[in-house]
Amino acid sequence: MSAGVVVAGAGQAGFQLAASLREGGFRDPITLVGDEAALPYQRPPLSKAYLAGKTDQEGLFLRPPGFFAEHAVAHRPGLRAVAIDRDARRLQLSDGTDLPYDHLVLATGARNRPLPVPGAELAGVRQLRGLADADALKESLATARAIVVVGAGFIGLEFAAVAAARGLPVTVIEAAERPMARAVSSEMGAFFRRAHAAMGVRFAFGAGVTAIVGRDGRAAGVALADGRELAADLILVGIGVLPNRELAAEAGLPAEDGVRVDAFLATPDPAISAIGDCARFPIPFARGLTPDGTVRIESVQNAIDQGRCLAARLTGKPASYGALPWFWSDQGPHKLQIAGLSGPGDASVVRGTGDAFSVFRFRDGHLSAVESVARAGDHMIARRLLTAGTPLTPDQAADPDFDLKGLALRRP
Ligand SMILES: NC(=O)c1ccc[n+]([C@@H]2O[C@H](COP(=O)([O-])OP(=O)(O)OC[C@H]3O[C@@H](n4cnc5c(N)ncnc54)[C@H](O)[C@@H]3O)[C@@H](O)[C@H]2O)c1
Repeated sequence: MSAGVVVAGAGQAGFQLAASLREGGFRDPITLVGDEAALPYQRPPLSKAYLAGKTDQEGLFLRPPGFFAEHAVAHRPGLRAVAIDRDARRLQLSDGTDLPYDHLVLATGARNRPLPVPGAELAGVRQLRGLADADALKESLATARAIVVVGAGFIGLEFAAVAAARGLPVTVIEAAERPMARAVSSEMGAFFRRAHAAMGVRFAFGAGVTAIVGRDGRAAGVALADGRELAADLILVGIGVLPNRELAAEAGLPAEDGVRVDAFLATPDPAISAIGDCARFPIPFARGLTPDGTVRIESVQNAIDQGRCLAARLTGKPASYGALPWFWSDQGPHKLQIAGLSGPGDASVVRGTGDAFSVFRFRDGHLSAVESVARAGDHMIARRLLTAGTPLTPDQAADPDFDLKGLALRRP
């Protein structure tokens, strides 16, 4: 009997691959190995609706429990993949057993970057990635009196908005000079800085944390490099993630900053592929962004589209991966939508004003990304323009009378 497909990692990407394989008529066994206890679930609500108590655990599940038996997907929760025997095509698991595979999919995701300062292990210091983290954070939030958030990225700002909405004092410490510097323009960063200030959030930019100060075994404050100490009984650290690349690297696969795959999401071992947050892959949208045109993308869209793309290859319909990257973030009353991939050097053109505007980004004269707030129409237009590669000049983007929609709907 065929050993089928074994998926290491039961997050959004791993789950999507399994679901899409069955949709594509794949008949061999599928085993989904995940180190978390819960059924595969959505992560985006963890820092938003789930934390705010607006949805429960069941509301997060990607499919109801019956799905797995019905579609003959063996979900093995609470197990880690610990080593790959590539010669024997077997995946070793944390309970001492192993699984044979015809094809192994690495969908191992990423983990939070730890804050490398004394006191980071104290009670009251939290991170947020999985359901267990969210439950612990929710519990801390219920009794918190003063909050410090380290990192003004997506996690930090989404959490700061939820905490501020409860009337709690929140200060965000950020190493860079502006929020979300990795992901958005300085114009969009400035908008969100003002928006959070209006919600009552305080900021310290260009700031370094030197220690978490403890009292009676619990976090009581944060010491900054400039000598200040901020009192806090809840400290959320959201300083980015590290790809879970070790399983691949220890098996001799290239995996410096993410598991290296080609345009078909294949590693150099034809029996092993990688998808989702852990994968580093080439994509035309990254041209001019990174030296070799490869990226790792930490987003739901990427996890889903890569799961689908690989499932198509494994069911006999190979295609290179080229889905347009897009993202969103809910921060208080504001929804940020991003289409495309921009870098810090990309030029910016603002369209719209006040609380409803988009920033069109250009790299080497070509549209690279569009960031929108309260301009859902711009976002959808941007997706079409970027997907089709329709030329747009910075002057056209800047002209409020220019018919962007007409351009996007025009047939090539
Ligand atoms: N809406 C969304 O798309 C969304 C929401 C939540 C989380 N996520 C994902 O979750 C992951 C984690 O999010 P994140 O917010 O931790 O990462 P991030 O990369 O978005 O932001 C990390 C921030 O921390 C800052 N930083 C790094 N080291 C620091 C230090 N020592 N002191 C102070 N600041 C420091 C960085 O400059 C950056 O602004 C990412 O993959 C993110 O894309 C996405």
